[in-house]
Amino acid sequence: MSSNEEIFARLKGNLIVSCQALPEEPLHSPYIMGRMAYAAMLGGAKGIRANGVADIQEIKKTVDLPIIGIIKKDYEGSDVFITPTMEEIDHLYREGVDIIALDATKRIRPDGKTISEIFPVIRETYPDQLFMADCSTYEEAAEAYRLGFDCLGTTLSGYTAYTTGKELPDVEMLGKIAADFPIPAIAEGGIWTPEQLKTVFGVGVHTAVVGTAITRPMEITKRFVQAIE
Ligand SMILES: CC(=O)N[C@H](C=O)[C@@H](O)[C@H](O)[C@H](O)COP(=O)(O)O
Repeated sequence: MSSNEEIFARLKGNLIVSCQALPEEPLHSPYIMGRMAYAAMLGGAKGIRANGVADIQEIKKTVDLPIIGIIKKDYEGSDVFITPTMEEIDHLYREGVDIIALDATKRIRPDGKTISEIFPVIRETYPDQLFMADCSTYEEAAEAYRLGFDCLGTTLSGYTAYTTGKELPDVEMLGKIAADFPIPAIAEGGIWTPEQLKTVFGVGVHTAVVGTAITRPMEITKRFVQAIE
């Protein structure tokens, strides 16, 4: 097995926990994300998704699990914010992460290009790196497969202007991408309960990412408070 195959073998049928806190969030701190990831590992997670080189470096100190790395960055004039340009990909590659995830929606990127224009350049620059396509629709996943991404995620379903209001997790999209493409389908976005996690595995996904429901206590608190308001 090549080491890339090994990474997907380790993730198969298992849970990935996303440990992220943006600067405006209360838990923003590499130390805290390192502890979150360590707790997730002790709890049985088999992969971590993390944002930014500082968090990833801290997580690597105590956690020996495959890492999906992203860099979230806002640029004026584009809605694309998950690993939007080559600059963020270069940083993640230099740091060394098992899988680099990036926005693979049809939206125009900060450099004025589409994913279909830039992915061939990314692939040529980093032929052996695994890339995850963060998609919002089935059509985007189909295009990402054609472009040569290594795995397909539903991360941005519900988060693009043309998918807002979609019920999450997007089980329908997951079932279709798991059935139609011979590369791993990754459920990500809006999984709040163990039952929902079982449902997405039931439609054939390779692995699933849970973030907020495990690692964003402010959002978890809000759900409890809303229940009694
Ligand atoms: C849309 C967007 O920015 N998603 C981000 C992608 O990395 C994260 O903020 C999410 O927490 C992650 O996708 C996991 O999803 P959920 O937190 O719903 O389990």
